Amino acid sequence: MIPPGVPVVSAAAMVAAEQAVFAAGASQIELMERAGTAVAREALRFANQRPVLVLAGPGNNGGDGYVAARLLEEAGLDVTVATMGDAKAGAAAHMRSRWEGRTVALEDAAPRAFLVDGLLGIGKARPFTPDLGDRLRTLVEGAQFVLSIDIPSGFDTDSGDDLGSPVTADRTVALGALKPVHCIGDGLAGCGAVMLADIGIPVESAWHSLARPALARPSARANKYSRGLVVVIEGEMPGAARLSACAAASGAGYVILAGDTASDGQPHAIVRRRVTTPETMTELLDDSRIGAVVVGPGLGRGQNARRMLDLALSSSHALILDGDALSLLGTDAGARLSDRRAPKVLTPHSGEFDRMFGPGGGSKIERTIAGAKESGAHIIHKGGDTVIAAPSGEVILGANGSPWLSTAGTGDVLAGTLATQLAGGALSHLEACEAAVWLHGRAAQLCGPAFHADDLIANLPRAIAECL
Ligand SMILES: NC(=O)C1=CN([C@@H]2O[C@H](COP(=O)(O)OP(=O)(O)OC[C@H]3O[C@@H](n4cnc5c(N)ncnc54)[C@H](O)[C@@H]3O)[C@@H](O)[C@H]2O)[C@@H](O)CC1
Ligand SMILES: Nc1ncnc2c1ncn2[C@@H]1O[C@H](COP(=O)(O)OP(=O)(O)O)[C@@H](O)[C@H]1O
Ligand SMILES: [K+]
Repeated sequence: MIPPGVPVVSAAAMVAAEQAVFAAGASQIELMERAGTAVAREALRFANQRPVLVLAGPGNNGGDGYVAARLLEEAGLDVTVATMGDAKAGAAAHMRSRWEGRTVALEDAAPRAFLVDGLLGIGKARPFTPDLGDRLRTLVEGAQFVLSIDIPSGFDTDSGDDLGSPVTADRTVALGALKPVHCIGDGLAGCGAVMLADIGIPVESAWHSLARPALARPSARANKYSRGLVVVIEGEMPGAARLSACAAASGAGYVILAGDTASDGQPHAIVRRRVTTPETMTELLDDSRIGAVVVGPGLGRGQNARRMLDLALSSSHALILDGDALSLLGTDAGARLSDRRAPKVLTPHSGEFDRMFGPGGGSKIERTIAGAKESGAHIIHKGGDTVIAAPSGEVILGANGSPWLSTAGTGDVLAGTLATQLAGGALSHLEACEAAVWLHGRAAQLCGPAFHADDLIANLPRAIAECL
């Protein structure tokens, strides 16, 4: 759980934003006092008079920890500080000198019920030595509540990778701005619930956390075409395309399901078109009213699937490429798509993404941006830590869904949901991607536990209602 619609910055960008504030005359000590105050305020909400152990590392994260320890003791709590290394010079050393309470070395610390983790922040973290790691594990396991300062110690800020840290926070106070670790990778589980503390550092970023979209009601003059005509191409596994079509029918004015098996079935509102040959496909796509075409869910990977994909790619319609379409494109995706001028959105899970753009090359955010630039497509790189990237480098981070989404067919539902938002024409491509991911995640929350993809579709109208 992360705050919606706020900037997300890399460690380097956060340091640069801090430097700009210092250059404008702010004092490092004052900033650290504000950071520690925000942490103490959050700790007081949850500590409930329990004994507190503050872990204070050698850098500024530890400095924030010393401030929080002082303020918590002043508030009447029983506080011990466990130190790791000597505080470096500057504000952190100053804050350490102002702490006069009980202090022990981390190696000698005993568990206490409320743990404040100020060991390591966004400075370059190294893995803990085995001895420190073991001690830390004992302290974390012995605590009833763990509150991390800025980020969980021992995680990489930019990739979200856990560097072997035993810290799993219940709650993390992000200082000044969200960082990638709050949104992607192991950080998603390691941070617990994230709250953002404004400590007076202005940040701007092309990266933001996912927010609820503002959707418009149909106008009084709306008709089925003005609300968006969506075409979904059926293939070897027709259930997948039907899921996409049914999802699209929540909101689109007109949905056509085109394929071989297409004659009847529920819901009757979806128009079936028999499309089995290149000629019938060409005829179908020769309709300027089409707002978006979904190709890939259950398409298959044989000759016919390849032909249908080629025809869709050579059309001038906005395309949503999912599932088998992504596998068929494979390593040619970048080259083939960058030549296509009409809009395209790719919705890969991590296996499909790796097949197209390779498995290496930085964090999930950096890799998704690189894929978007290479292909000229918007990309929704799915998973619990969904990353949406535009070719411009703009990024939306974080899914609001639930791990119960990890069931077959939910991706097909996302593709159909996205088609509706694109075909409606009211949103930019990035906004349409964000709206689709939000609606899909919200529908999952409304489903609760143990649902299947059809249940998700049934909850889309309720999710949409929250955005009007
Ligand atoms: N610059 C500022 O004034 C502000 C910074 N803030 C805090 O400062 C933090 C960043 O501070 P720093 O840049 O000092 O970075 P850290 O506090 O992350 O500390 C990095 C230091 O820890 C050492 N270290 C890394 N891994 C280690 C390991 N496994 N064992 C032992 N030592 C290890 C490094 O060598 C380095 O000296 C932020 O996360 C935030 O908590 C806040 O106080 C807001 C204001
Ligand atoms: N652990 C998880 N937490 C949250 N969302 C998840 C998780 N696992 C998968 N999802 C979401 O579920 C959907 C699964 O899509 P996909 O893998 O394409 O499935 P399928 O092809 O069977 O429809 C995606 O929207 C993805 O982001
Ligand atoms: K920390």
